[in-house]
Amino acid sequence: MLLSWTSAQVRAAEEPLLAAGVPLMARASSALAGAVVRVLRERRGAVVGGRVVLLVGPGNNGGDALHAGAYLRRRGVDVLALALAPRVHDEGRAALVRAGGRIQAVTDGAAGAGREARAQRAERSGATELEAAVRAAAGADVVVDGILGLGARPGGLTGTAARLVTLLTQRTTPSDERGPVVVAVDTPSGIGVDDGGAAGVVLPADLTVTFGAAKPGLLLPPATHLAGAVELVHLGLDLGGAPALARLEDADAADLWPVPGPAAQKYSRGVVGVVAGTPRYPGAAVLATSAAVLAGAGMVRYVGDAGEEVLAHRPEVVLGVGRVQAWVLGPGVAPDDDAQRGRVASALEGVLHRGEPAVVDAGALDLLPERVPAHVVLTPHAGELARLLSARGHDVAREQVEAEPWRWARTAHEETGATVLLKGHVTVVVGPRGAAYAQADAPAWLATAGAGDVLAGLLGALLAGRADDAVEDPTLVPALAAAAALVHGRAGHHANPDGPLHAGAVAAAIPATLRALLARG
Ligand SMILES: NC(=O)C1=CN([C@@H]2O[C@H](COP(=O)(O)OP(=O)(O)OC[C@H]3O[C@@H](n4cnc5c(N)ncnc54)[C@H](O)[C@@H]3O)[C@@H](O)[C@H]2O)[C@@H](O)CC1
Ligand SMILES: [K+]
Repeated sequence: MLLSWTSAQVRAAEEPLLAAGVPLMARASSALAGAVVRVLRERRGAVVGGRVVLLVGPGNNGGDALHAGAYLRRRGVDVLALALAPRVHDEGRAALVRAGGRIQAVTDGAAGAGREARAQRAERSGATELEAAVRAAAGADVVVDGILGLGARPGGLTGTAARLVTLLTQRTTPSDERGPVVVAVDTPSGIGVDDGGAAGVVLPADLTVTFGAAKPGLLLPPATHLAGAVELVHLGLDLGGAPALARLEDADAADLWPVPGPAAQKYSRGVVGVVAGTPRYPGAAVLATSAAVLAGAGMVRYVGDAGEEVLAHRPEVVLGVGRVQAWVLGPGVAPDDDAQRGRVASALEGVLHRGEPAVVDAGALDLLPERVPAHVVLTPHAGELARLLSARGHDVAREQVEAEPWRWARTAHEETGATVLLKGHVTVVVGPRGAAYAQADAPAWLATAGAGDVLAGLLGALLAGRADDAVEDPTLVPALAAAAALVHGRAGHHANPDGPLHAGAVAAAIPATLRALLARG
């Protein structure tokens, strides 16, 4: 499991070590230099003679970059530090200069722009300086982004740094093999370290070398897409207390998945009740029931008018109401389908009285009671979450949910009591007692019609299989939801690696995906 801690938690954990004189910056910067050495070897087959440009900001993040630069210089690397702030880390600067590295202050003159001839001259020479800096960075083998780290204020980069990064990103495209490899120090500079925001311009990294612990912003969209691969350098911090946000890995999902013992029978393995689809739109009913069957439910009941179509695809399904361990409510249920909405509403009433876990998706979201227990899992996409919150008095649009998924998923959890699984390229799950997950398992091809119905069915099977545990320990529910998102994403990869997907193929890939996962786990 990949765990992340907020900047405040990391700083608090660093404090006692710094007070005891532990050389954290030396540890961080030598590990950073080691990562750059590996990149240089991969890229050019040799370290000596490699060209590295450091982008250096005003704080300790820049200090890390400068110290790493000194180490690289001693290994025969050509190191140029571009100081993007009036003052940079003194010791780091001195170390780099001692090692023979070059350091160059960059201004773009824009701040001094005025009517006076002197100011205009300054502006011209600043612009030339900035141009030269961008050329040097674009021509390097590796650019080390040490502008800002934990200390970044909200709002992103400003001033010279913002202008340099803008010009550099225009000059280099990520797919250009000849362009520099970008290594971010601790975090890509200017991201929302704790919330994953990317308010201003950010230099997209190929690799982020992060210190002490991963930060939530490295796991959350939109910033996660700018972090590249994340390498964690352990600094020996004691991070007691709960992590802010986690990401499950295969072994975690395998641990959470219910595996039948020799005494298992279909009822003990979990019965899933599915209220989904209509005769006019039977697809969602077929996909949700199929996914539940293929994910290993003991039995699947279908409730609704699309029974014939469901049976034609899935003869294993049983039609009609009966005792279930978990519900899947809402896929393909249209707003004008009174009959199906009535069945969703009565299932939800049962959920409140008897307490089975439930997945509340799509057409069932607007039927959600005021408050529900955490073993009810909402599975909206950003637009649906915005609608649900707007109906409860929050003025929020889809774009805002996409920009701050964790914040709005948390709000929805606080408003409803439900566990909230917010679908997206990165799926964010929020549950009780601060439990939160960000899963980035899905290929972009998985954004296809019906994929959500498959996820709902899959999660329904998982909740049915672990219904008693889920009711007893509500903090387990977000972990189960995250595990379902992981399996769903992996099934997308299995169904057609790197190619187009259709939801039926994703459902069909679930058994093999689970087999592989359980064999490894
Ligand atoms: N605290 C520690 O013991 C360690 C810190 N380390 C490094 O130190 C970093 C944190 O250092 P700092 O606390 O100095 O923070 P930063 O290096 O992120 O920079 C903070 C400085 O940037 C300025 N600033 C913030 N936002 C700005 C913006 N949008 N535009 C312009 N200037 C802005 C602030 O006024 C402050 O001077 C970590 O990310 C990590 O790289 C590592 O060396 C490991 C040990
Ligand atoms: K950085």
